[in-house]
Amino acid sequence: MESLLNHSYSSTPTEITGERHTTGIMWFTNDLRLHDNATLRAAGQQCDQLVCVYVVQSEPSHHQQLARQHQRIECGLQGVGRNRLRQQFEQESLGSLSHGLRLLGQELLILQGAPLEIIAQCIQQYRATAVFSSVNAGWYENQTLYQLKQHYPQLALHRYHTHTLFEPAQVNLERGFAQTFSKFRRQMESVGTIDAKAPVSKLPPSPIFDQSANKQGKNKGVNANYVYIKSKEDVNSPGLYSSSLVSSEEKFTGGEYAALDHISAYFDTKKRLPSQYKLVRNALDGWEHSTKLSAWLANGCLSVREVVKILEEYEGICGANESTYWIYFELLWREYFQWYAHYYGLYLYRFSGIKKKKPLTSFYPQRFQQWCEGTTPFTLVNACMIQLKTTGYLSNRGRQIVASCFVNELNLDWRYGAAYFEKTLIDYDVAANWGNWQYLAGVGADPRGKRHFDLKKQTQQYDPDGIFQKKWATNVTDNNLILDAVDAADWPLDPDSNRASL
Ligand SMILES: Cc1cc2nc3c(=O)[nH]c(=O)nc-3n(C[C@H](O)[C@H](O)[C@H](O)COP(=O)(O)OP(=O)(O)OC[C@H]3O[C@@H](n4cnc5c(N)ncnc54)[C@H](O)[C@@H]3O)c2cc1C
Repeated sequence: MESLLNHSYSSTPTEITGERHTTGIMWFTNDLRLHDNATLRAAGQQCDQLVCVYVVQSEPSHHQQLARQHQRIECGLQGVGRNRLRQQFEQESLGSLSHGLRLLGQELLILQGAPLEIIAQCIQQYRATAVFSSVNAGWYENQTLYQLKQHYPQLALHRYHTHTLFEPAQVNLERGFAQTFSKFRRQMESVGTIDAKAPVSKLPPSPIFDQSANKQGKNKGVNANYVYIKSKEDVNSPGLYSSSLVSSEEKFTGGEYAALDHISAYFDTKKRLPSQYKLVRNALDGWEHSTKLSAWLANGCLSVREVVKILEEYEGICGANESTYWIYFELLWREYFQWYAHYYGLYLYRFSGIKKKKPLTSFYPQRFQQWCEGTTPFTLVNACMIQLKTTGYLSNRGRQIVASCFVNELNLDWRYGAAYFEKTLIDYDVAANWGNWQYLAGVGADPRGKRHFDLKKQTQQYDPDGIFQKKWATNVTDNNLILDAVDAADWPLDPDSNRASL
């Protein structure tokens, strides 16, 4: 395990200094909020002028590009790096952030392109001497910052842990990382969490927009493919779910405002949903059966420290029980995978995982396509995959079921499943996604090795009356589809000709 230590936590340094800068850049990434945002607070305190920037990724992620190059997949991974629902959530989140910043006299520059080029361009154009950015567990995100530092050795990089409950000193990765979640949980339960901080209420002005020019639409934006969202109201979003299967209240609207609205609704002391969480959290469907906080947490519209603060306030009024504890327990799972990603670095994405043990799975384009489209021989899996495609969300139970089917029944290379989730989940989080997939595929942190969910038992337990399956997979019934289409001589057939023959 020694060699793994070389990457990992050293890739995410936190620099906290009190130095002043004439112009700094606040590069928003996974921290699209004003509340409990240590990075934005420091940027505001240390700069005379501040350029607030967000870079929209227009290209497929590195993982998806690789997956396509290697296997020439023309099915589930086609199109841009994130699907329409993810893009919409991101856009709503940016509209909300933009609105919040405007109230403080700031402006958000939203630029599209390669992050390294865009941030480098901003540094040059505004003669910035510092970049403020929250720590991200993703390998490529960190590489961008290191490359910037190489290009501009004088540049001050200020990074803060805004995505986690704990600080590096509390987790102390220098001493190693807990091999199992249980060990990590026991270790961290005795450590106090950091208090969530109040929203930023004051920021220095932006050098980009002077108010009069702004009114006439003459802003001096950087010379890049320029996307500017004016305010929350300007984002004309019809709501995330287009499906008639989902009621209008049950939707993930991006942004800090929506996140705070949702959390106060879930922790409403009259409804008492958190007090029943553990009893219902495994349900396959149902808006109120789990917290539904993941999309806001993943995009940083909501601080996990704020969630714990609200949870503790709720317990203070309604009393703590096993269910309220279990919400914290699940947040510790999230925490575990965040530090796991910091610690293991590139091994998060490797086929043989952190166990360095290659699974006996491979890649079968037709099976992969069937899984993505929800046309496998397994109705429960199909229902889950159609729900995912339609809404951008899948329950934790559903994710475990489809991931287990992916590696066990379909014998597919887990990384393609993770890449498809990356494209499709509106709550996509690099650490939670790749860490959970490794766990399910038997190359991650599961001390028991690979998990295999018995699909029949899962159906009996979680959808005995078939309500979930009828709702999401109406036209498909068990065993009316075959896995691999072959001709009489056992040659693989084109998936489309297979479907036509059904
Ligand atoms: C194969 C697979 C891939 C996944 N990919 C993601 C992902 O990209 N992003 C993501 O946020 N979660 C991921 N999860 C974890 C989990 O399924 C979701 O966090 C959860 O379903 C979100 O719904 P919720 O907010 O109602 O969760 P709740 O049950 O209400 O849990 C509360 C919070 O705890 C955290 N959490 C719960 N379970 C886990 C877990 N197993 N791992 C990490 N954090 C957890 C989430 O932040 C969640 O919002 C994945 C799980 C699996 C099995």
